[in-house]
Amino acid sequence: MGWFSLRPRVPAQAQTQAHVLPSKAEVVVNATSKIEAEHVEHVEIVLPTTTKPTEIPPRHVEDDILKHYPFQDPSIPDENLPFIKTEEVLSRKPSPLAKNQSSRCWIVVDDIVHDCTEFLSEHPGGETVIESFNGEDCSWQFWRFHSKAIMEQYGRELRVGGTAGVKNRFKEPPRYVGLSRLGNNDDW
Ligand code: HEM
Repeated sequence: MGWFSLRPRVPAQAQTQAHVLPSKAEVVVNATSKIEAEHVEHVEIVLPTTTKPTEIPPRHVEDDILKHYPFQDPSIPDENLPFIKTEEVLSRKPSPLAKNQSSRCWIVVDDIVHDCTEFLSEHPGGETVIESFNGEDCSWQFWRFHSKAIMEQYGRELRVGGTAGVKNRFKEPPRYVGLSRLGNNDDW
C-alpha cells in the first residue's frame, strides 16, 4: 500500500495526543464506518518544558517614588521637609545590576534632596553634570556655579526632602581669591 494505510479511524482527540495529523489526502470512505484510508504524517510538536522565571519587580517604579517623595511646597522651610533616609537617596545611584531602576534623578545639596528629573532637560549647564551626581551629594560643585538666588529661584521647587550622611565623592579643591585661600561655603 505504500504511504496508504488501512486502519481504524482514530478519534480527533487521540490523533492530537499521538501527534498524528491527517493530510488533505485523507479519504473518508464512510463517516460511520470503522475503516478508512488516510495519508498520515508524523509531526514533531515540541512543547515548552520550562517556563520563563517571573521577573523580580523593581523596588520602586517611577510613580511610586513621586507618590512617596512628592515635590514639597516652596513655602516649607528646609528644616521642616520630610526626612529621606540615606540609603533611599543612595539607591537612586544608577547601578548596572539594577536593570529596572527608576530613572528619577535625585541630587543632594546641603542635605536637601532635589528631584531634577524633569529639570534636567531645562538645565542651562546641560543634563550630564546633574545626572552624574544622581544619588550623591554635589554641594560644593553646585555652589561653584550658582548663587543663592539661583537656588531660591530654580532649586527650591525641586526639593523632595531633607537627608543626612550622603557623601560627596570628590574632595573640594581649595578656592583662592587673589592670593588668599577661601574657607568652606559655610564661611562665605
Ligand atoms: C538643583 C539643581 C540645579 C539647578 C536648579 C541648577 C540651575 C542652573 C541655572 C538656573 C543655571 C543658569 C545660571 C545662569 O544663567 O546664571 C545653571 C547653569 C549651570 N549649572 Fe546648574 N543647576 C543645578 C545643578 C547643577 C549641578 C549639580 C551642576 C554641576 C556640578 C551644575 C552646573 C552648572 C553649570 C556648569 C552651569 C553653566 C554655568 C555658566 O554657564 O556659567 N548645575 N544651573
